[in-house]
Amino acid sequence: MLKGKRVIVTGASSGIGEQMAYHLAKMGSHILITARTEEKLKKVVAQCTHLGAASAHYIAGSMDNLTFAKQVVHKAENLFGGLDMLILNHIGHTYFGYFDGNVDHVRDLLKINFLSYATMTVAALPMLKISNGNIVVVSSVAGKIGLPLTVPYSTTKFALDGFFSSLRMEFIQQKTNVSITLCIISYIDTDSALKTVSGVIQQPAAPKEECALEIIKGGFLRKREVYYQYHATKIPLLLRDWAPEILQSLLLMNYNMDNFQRKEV
Ligand SMILES: NC(=O)C1=CN([C@@H]2O[C@H](COP(=O)(O)OP(=O)(O)OC[C@H]3O[C@@H](n4cnc5c(N)ncnc54)[C@H](OP(=O)(O)O)[C@@H]3O)[C@@H](O)[C@H]2O)C=CC1
Ligand SMILES: C[C@H](CCC(=O)NCC(=O)O)[C@H]1CC[C@H]2[C@@H]3C(=O)C[C@@H]4C[C@H](O)CC[C@]4(C)[C@H]3CC[C@]12C
Repeated sequence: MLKGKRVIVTGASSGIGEQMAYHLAKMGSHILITARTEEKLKKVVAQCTHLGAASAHYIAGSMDNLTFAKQVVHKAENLFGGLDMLILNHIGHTYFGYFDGNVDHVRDLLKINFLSYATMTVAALPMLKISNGNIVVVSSVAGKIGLPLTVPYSTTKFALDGFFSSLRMEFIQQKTNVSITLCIISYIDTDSALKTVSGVIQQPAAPKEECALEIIKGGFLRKREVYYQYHATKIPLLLRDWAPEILQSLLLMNYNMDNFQRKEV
């Protein structure tokens, strides 16, 4: 479905982003991936080429630098002459633990997890308007429902909902034919998530390969929101506004605090 399409995937050196790059490669897309670790990006690009990407490139850098965020989009413009899909997926390092009062960390994480998303969107919009393209934003259940142990992270994911849901409405009013897909994702079996929460979170982790494909499909089909896995995201969301106390109790039962130790993610 994305043969020949020109796609940027951020946070693609590992986890869900890496799997999205492989799916896109198998579909025959032109891919530009980014993250900080050049060695990992080189390996992902080599694998994408092997899997059949129309072309595969990388640019290494950190999204705490908003100039770099713009450079990624300009690199895609230079390489491909346009852009069809912008997949915003990276997250900066944080901790899985009780809020420690460090508001500076919240601000720094907002820059990586939110402001760089807004910056890349603004830079890519002229190209996406020409291609009637797609913006895909990877969020979390923690970006729709307040969960314990992820205060800074959750803050940044809620900000994405505010920005992109509002922008989507403006696109409709302005007849801007660029879709915005917000992806509400539950617990996925990426190395970083398993290392961080296993033992504490009771529910099983869903497969990253399938998650990655659902995100791409949702973006291509111009869905407003993607829910993966459906039962672990949509049902809590239905309860959120109608039975918040029941939801709260159900969610807290999911946490085994006997095994809890603060971890850096
Ligand atoms: N796994 C899960 O359970 C869930 C994940 N999600 C969402 O899915 C997305 C992917 O998560 P997941 O695959 O688990 O995460 P990973 O930790 O596997 O991947 C994160 C990616 O972001 C990159 N990254 C980290 N810091 C920076 C930075 N400062 N600048 C640029 N890139 C950076 C990493 O590469 P490098 O270190 O080389 O920079 C890596 O490529 C995220 O948006 C997350 O919120 C949502 C719900 C659940
Ligand atoms: C355990 C959370 C989901 C709880 C839930 O709503 N269950 C519904 C049900 O059982 O019906 C996980 C949802 C989101 C996860 C977090 C996340 O968004 C990614 C983080 C990034 C990093 O890779 C480490 C792990 C995360 C903090 C991760 C932890 C588990 C969730 C909170």
